[in-house]
Amino acid sequence: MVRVQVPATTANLGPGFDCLGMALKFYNIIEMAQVSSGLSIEVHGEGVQDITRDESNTVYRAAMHLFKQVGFVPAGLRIRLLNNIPVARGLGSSASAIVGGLVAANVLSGNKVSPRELLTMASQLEGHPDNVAPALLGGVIISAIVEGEVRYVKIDPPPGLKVVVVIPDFQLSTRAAREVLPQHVSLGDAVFNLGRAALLVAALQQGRLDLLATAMEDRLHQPYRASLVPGMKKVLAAARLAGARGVCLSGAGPSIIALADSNTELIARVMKDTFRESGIPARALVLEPSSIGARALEIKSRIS
Ligand SMILES: Nc1ncnc2c1ncn2[C@@H]1O[C@H](COP(=O)(O)OP(=O)(O)O)[C@@H](O)[C@H]1O
Ligand SMILES: N[C@@H](CCOP(=O)(O)O)C(=O)O
Repeated sequence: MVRVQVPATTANLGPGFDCLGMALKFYNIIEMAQVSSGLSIEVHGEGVQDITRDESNTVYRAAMHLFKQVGFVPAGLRIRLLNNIPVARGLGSSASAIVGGLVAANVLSGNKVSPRELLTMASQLEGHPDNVAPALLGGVIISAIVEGEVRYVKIDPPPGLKVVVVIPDFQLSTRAAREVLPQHVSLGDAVFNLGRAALLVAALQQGRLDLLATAMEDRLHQPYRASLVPGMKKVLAAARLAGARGVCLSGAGPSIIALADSNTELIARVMKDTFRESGIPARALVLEPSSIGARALEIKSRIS
């Protein structure tokens, strides 16, 4: 049996659409064992109502993808999912399922796939690398697809940086939140995001928290997604006023994050209250970046 711990992730960080993401100290656990026959999937915690327990399950599909690549045919599989990451809230639940499934399957089939190949496989299954890279490797990851492979650099966010995450009480699938995006953007908007994404990476590397307010601005996806997240603009503004260093939509939304080094409880309360004023109940978590990505623990025993 193998037990894999995978962190939640917050992608884009504002301007880094599909290329920036950060791992958070907030985890899902995926347990997988080879059994004599059949498939059984147990789901605990988040997603009990939503996550399928048959061959369409994302963890199972990722695992079978890897098994096929290495020519391993499991007799049967038992999967147990212990979920903390809320589903379809912009905190990388699908990335955690894909990475967890791949890493667990790799251990069960003799670790034939390198971390680099795992990353490319995960990115292909997810469709973009920004969540799966920090889910697998931890830290803040800058990634790009180059000739079908993921190239990346990992940086550690500044010490003491906190991530206030406010999670509205409704789901927004990444697919739906991508459908509202335009296929073409203006040169002006592209240049706006390029400058900010570059500033953001430098600011995180050099601990320049004073730059985050500007460096986390975006014109490529957030303006289009605002209509899907009632209160989004007000929550972003309220978090800034309460002392956040930088604010943005988390992934495709609907969660919103604020990066801060103080006043985190106040920022969380103000963001939640502002969502509530727009008719959206929300909960808040104050998290830290995780420098560690997916971790596997193999437990050698027979399961009947
Ligand atoms: N723990 C999990 N186990 C299996 N599948 C999961 C899990 N969490 C999420 N998923 C799958 O991912 C989908 C949500 O993905 P997505 O819309 O990208 O949202 P998110 O922003 O949370 O990644 C779910 O509908 C489900 O199919
Ligand atoms: N770059 C993607 C990130 C999606 O992240 P998720 O956590 O919402 O799955 C996007 O913005 O669509």
